[in-house]
Amino acid sequence: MHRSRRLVTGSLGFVLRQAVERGPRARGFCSAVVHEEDSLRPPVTGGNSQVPFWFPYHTSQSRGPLVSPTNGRGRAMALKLDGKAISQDIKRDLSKQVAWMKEKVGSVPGLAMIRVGDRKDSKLYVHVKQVACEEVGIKSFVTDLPGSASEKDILALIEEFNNDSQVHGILVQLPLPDHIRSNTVLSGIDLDKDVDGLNPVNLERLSGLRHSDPTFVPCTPLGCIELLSRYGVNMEKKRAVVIGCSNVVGYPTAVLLQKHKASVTIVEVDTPNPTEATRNADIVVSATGVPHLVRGNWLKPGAVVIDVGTTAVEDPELESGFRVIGDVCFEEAERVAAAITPVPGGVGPMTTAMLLSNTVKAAERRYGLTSR
Ligand SMILES: NC(=O)C1=CN([C@@H]2O[C@H](COP(=O)(O)OP(=O)(O)OC[C@H]3O[C@@H](n4cnc5c(N)ncnc54)[C@H](OP(=O)(O)O)[C@@H]3O)[C@@H](O)[C@H]2O)C=CC1
Ligand SMILES: Nc1nc(=O)c2c([nH]1)NC[C@@H]1CN(c3ccc(C(=O)N[C@@H](CCC(=O)O)C(=O)O)cc3)C=[N+]21
Repeated sequence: MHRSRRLVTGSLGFVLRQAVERGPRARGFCSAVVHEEDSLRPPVTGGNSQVPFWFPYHTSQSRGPLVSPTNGRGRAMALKLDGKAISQDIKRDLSKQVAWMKEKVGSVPGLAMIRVGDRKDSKLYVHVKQVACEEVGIKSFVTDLPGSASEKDILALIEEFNNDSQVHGILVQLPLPDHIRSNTVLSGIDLDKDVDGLNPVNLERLSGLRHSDPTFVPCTPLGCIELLSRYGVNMEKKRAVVIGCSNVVGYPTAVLLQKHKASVTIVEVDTPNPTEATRNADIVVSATGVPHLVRGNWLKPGAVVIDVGTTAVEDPELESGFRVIGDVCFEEAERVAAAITPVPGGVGPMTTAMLLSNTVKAAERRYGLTSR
């Protein structure tokens, strides 16, 4: 993916805005989430998908337009973008969709998750996903491999899931131990089951390096866009800055923002004078894992701030043994921004909701229940 990254960031670190033709919005029906009035209506089958892959699932359920990045002064206190509440709404819709599928084809979506080694945070995140699967009626299959597992071992397990008709989605929890090449492992996932969107072929498709759309878009970037859309944040002609450019989060988020016609700048570790970019941005997405990197004075008054960062720090008071801290200094930022995601309770739950949503979509495709 390094090639595509350079291609996108370009010499000035700008993502060039391409002329993206907007397709018609999904209204009334969407593959991943059933609206109230659609709950028992059979999904549209066959035909060409008219909805581009970068569109959020249910703009008709927007909580907005509540938020608009402004050039003026921010509110006294920023609005908290409540990813947790929105993820609950999405899960409620997904469970209806799953129930409908069960009635129609006698099967429910299945998600296989592979964990290698015994990182505490991975354990927690996989557990969170397992619980969420249960909530909506998705069957989950979790396999723990020892930290000493080889690439071959992991690939063999992936192949088993690729061939398992009960499994519609496969996720390999990252990071993997140092001796494992993530891309080699992720390449083994059947594209039709790549609900995490991290198979390098899907990332290349996302960046436009192949002549087809990705089968799935990575969950965290999708969750960020869904959150912005739900709050009625119009991205078109807005200046967006994405801090951090990993394959998993930063880079695909920049691509999606660009698809939504934002003018995107990527800030990386050695970008000179990052605040020059952030202070002019209407939308700031931070995904670095550097706690409290983004200070209040990095932001333009009225900006919308999406904090993806979740750094685990030990906290013996909590059952899990740690708590998570974001990239943004919330107390400062909330005095400047128009809206901001909290950590926890912002992007994290949206990531999980998008994983469930992609898994339902994978199963729907498998049974011919959707055109998306
Ligand atoms: N809430 C959620 O759902 C999710 C949260 N996360 C969290 O998001 C954060 C990022 O995750 P991920 O992308 O996987 O992490 P990576 O470590 O893979 O990538 C971090 C990126 O940030 C860049 N970076 C590091 N320091 C700085 C800096 N000071 N200024 C600008 N850029 C910097 C890195 O650049 P370089 O490569 O040059 O070092 C790299 O591009 C983590 O805290 C992770 O836990 C991740 C996934 C989901
Ligand atoms: N293949 C793969 N796909 C991923 O999507 C992936 C991954 N590997 N490895 C790790 C990162 C991290 N990640 C998070 C998901 C949910 C929360 C989340 O729900 N956080 C809660 C807090 C959780 C808690 O502390 O209880 C919140 O922010 O509110 C956080 C982080 C997904 N990732």
